[in-house]
Amino acid sequence: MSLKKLLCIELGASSAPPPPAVLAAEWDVRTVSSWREAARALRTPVYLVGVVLDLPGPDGAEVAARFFRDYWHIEWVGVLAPRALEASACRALVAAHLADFHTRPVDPLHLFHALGHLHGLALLRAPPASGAAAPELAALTGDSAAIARLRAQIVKVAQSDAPVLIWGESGSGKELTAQAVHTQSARAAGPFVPINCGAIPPALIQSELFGHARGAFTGAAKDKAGLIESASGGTVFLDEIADLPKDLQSNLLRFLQEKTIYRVGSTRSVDVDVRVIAASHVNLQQAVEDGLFREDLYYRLNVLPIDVPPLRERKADLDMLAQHFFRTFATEKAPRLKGFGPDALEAIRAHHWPGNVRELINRTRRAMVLSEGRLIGPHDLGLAPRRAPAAGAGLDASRIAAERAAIGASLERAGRNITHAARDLGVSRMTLYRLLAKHGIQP
Ligand SMILES: Nc1ncnc2c1ncn2[C@@H]1O[C@H](COP(=O)(O)OP(=O)(O)OP(=O)(O)O)[C@@H](O)[C@H]1O
Repeated sequence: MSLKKLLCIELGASSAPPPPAVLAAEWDVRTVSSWREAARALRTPVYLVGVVLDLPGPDGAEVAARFFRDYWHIEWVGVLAPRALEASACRALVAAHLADFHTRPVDPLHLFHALGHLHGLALLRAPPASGAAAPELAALTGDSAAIARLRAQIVKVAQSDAPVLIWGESGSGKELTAQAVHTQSARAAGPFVPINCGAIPPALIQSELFGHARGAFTGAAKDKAGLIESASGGTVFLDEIADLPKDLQSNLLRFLQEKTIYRVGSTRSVDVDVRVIAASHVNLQQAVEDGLFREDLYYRLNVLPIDVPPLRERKADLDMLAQHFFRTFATEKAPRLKGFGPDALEAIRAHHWPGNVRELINRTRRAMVLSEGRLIGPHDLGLAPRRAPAAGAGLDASRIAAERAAIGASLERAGRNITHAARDLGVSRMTLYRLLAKHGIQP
């Protein structure tokens, strides 16, 4: 059996004392004597759990807090002198950054179990080893069959220079897909210019896309290249193509056929070497049938179609995506927040995700800011099952029901460990016992 790695920080230690025998049986312990040495050790991503023997006093508290913030993904356990918690600096560090603490004299077996438990939890959260995707495609997080198919399509489509039409629901990753096609293609060194056709006012869209000549209209003081020209040598991504007004659809068709553009107010054609990738969340074929989209343009664009599946059709990716966004926005979170609780992950899997990946990003960021525990719960994500208050229930009754639900959820998250649940709820153990009695909940 390979030993688990444990980093032990003993500030100011002159030599590393041998680890207690009970730890040595399962742990490979490395002892360091300064924050700097600890940071150096943590450059190798082998540690999930660390022990800090005594926390610094008020003078060193800020450096310690910065260290813990930088290495928030490690589960830290403190071993403290009996009266250490009387100092407010020490209390603040423990409350904000430690997963657990033990006061001397430490029961080695107790410490051994606590470290094993935290290591197990950290393993559950450790990012799965990434697959063999090329770095550009790795931006598309996920290992479901659907995302593997999408990556394969991207690689194929990137080898050609023909127009691409991406279909997918809003927020499903169309732009990310277009970007991956660009970075995988021979045009990767050129610009990638995304244009949201629905976001440019109709009066401006022609000059924005095609540019204008000096004097073309009031305020056109000099010649100006349009967005399509600015993508020369690269790729232009026309998002929400269905929103392009019909007269501009004709101009775009001409550009696709002739590879030249005319700036507004100019009769001189300009050759432009740009690959076009268009995307839509509405069914363009339907738009053609409804007379809203030019049929000839549809066929010009739809040479290489790519469908980006909605998130609900690749639920196998949800955990990985959620963990990915948790790491991406880690600087915005409270230091003691370590990840998602099992009930939060369950709620994520149960949700329908009408807003797709963008909705998952928004819910995760919101939860990271709002969560007051060590683990995100379903209510932080706005995914707690909504129970309508009984008819006629007053504010007090609703408040009591909410309190009861929060206690129940915390106990579940903490594996019914009172100390952890109390910390999760931000109350003392005594207060939690009082609340349990009040609500008739068995600890
Ligand atoms: N598989 C993925 N892995 C990581 N991030 C993703 C993935 N899919 C989408 N995203 C992220 O989700 C957000 C929405 O994606 P994107 O903008 O590509 O969607 P879209 O389909 O173009 O949306 P819209 O139709 O609203 O323009 C972006 O921040 C993007 O980086």
